[in-house]
Amino acid sequence: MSFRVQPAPPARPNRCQLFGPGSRPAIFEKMAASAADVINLDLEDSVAPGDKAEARQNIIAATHDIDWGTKTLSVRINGLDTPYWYRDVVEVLEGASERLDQIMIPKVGNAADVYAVDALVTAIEAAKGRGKRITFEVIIETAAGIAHVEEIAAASPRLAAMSLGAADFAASMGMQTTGIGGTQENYYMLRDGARYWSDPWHWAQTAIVAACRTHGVLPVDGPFGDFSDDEGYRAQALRSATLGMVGKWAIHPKQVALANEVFTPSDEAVTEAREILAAMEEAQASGAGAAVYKGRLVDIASVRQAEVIVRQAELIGAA
Ligand SMILES: CC(C)(COP(=O)(O)OP(=O)(O)OC[C@H]1O[C@@H](n2cnc3c(N)ncnc32)[C@H](O)[C@@H]1OP(=O)(O)O)[C@@H](O)C(=O)NCCC(=O)NCCSC(=O)C[C@H](O)C(=O)O
Ligand SMILES: [Mg+2]
Repeated sequence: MSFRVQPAPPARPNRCQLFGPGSRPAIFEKMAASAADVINLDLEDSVAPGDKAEARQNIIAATHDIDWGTKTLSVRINGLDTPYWYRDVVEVLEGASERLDQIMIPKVGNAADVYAVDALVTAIEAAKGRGKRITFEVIIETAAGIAHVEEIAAASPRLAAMSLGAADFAASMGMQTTGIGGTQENYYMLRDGARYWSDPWHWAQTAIVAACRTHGVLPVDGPFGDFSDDEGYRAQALRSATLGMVGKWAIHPKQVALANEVFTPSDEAVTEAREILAAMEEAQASGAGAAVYKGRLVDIASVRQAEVIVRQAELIGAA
């Protein structure tokens, strides 16, 4: 229990984050025309070392030349353990238009990592007279990142979103898998000879959600590598949404519609939420603290649950 009010995360749609390599400018217009809420132009792992310099220039040009509509426009820089990251920040921020919204920092291991990028960004914004304050998005994808997830969530007022990067996370944790998200064949319980698969990403996701909700940051599920497996993607996204995450990455355009479908509350869910709010309003007007809705108990906590769904729907214009 705390007397402090839980801070609200940024009020922006964040159902789908579409990734594309900064070294592949031919797809930028397609990304801009997609239905993703967030665009992540990548300078990190999808860009070969020899292409980093050109990719920075491609991204700078794209902030000037392409109409990104109302999307959040984010650039993923290289990790702080590489020789690339400081030039990513300096060149991109000195050259990009005010259309750039956000910098994504991968492989964050502690609050000091975020502080370091914050210091550099703050200096460049002041030096260049940039009007719009850049927000941050971090990826939790190392053992250190998950061990320090709470201090990372509190590390900077710029922090808007936090994702789980399943591939690097698995590698850092020494997990025996090459899968990126989803069901892992060997992670099952056995009972009476039957296998019941568990979710190896669950605990990291819930740790991220708790840290984010404590500090007013958007919790996001990362990539699902097998883009030919729509049902696998949908199942992973449904689990993430149920746990409190607000969206998921798309590493191929065909995943955008899947993410939007899962992270947009359905008409039925919104109707039910509104009915619960109405039932509770009626109960409270008659002096009762609880009511019965469709045969089940609803009370003041149900009001808070229903408000989450209505707020999500209103934010994306689905209510
Ligand atoms: C995965 C891809 C390399 C596939 O590209 P491609 O071979 O071109 O796919 P298709 O032929 O099926 O493309 C169909 C059409 O869609 C366009 N396209 C392709 N990719 C994109 C995109 N990202 N955005 C928009 N449009 C796209 C093609 O041009 C085709 O168009 P048309 O010819 O007009 O029909 C590619 O999708 C890709 O590069 N994806 C992003 C990869 C990436 O950014 N990876 C980094 C994020 S994941 C990660 O880093 C792991 C994480 O950190 C962790 O640790 O977990
Ligand atoms: Mg990664």
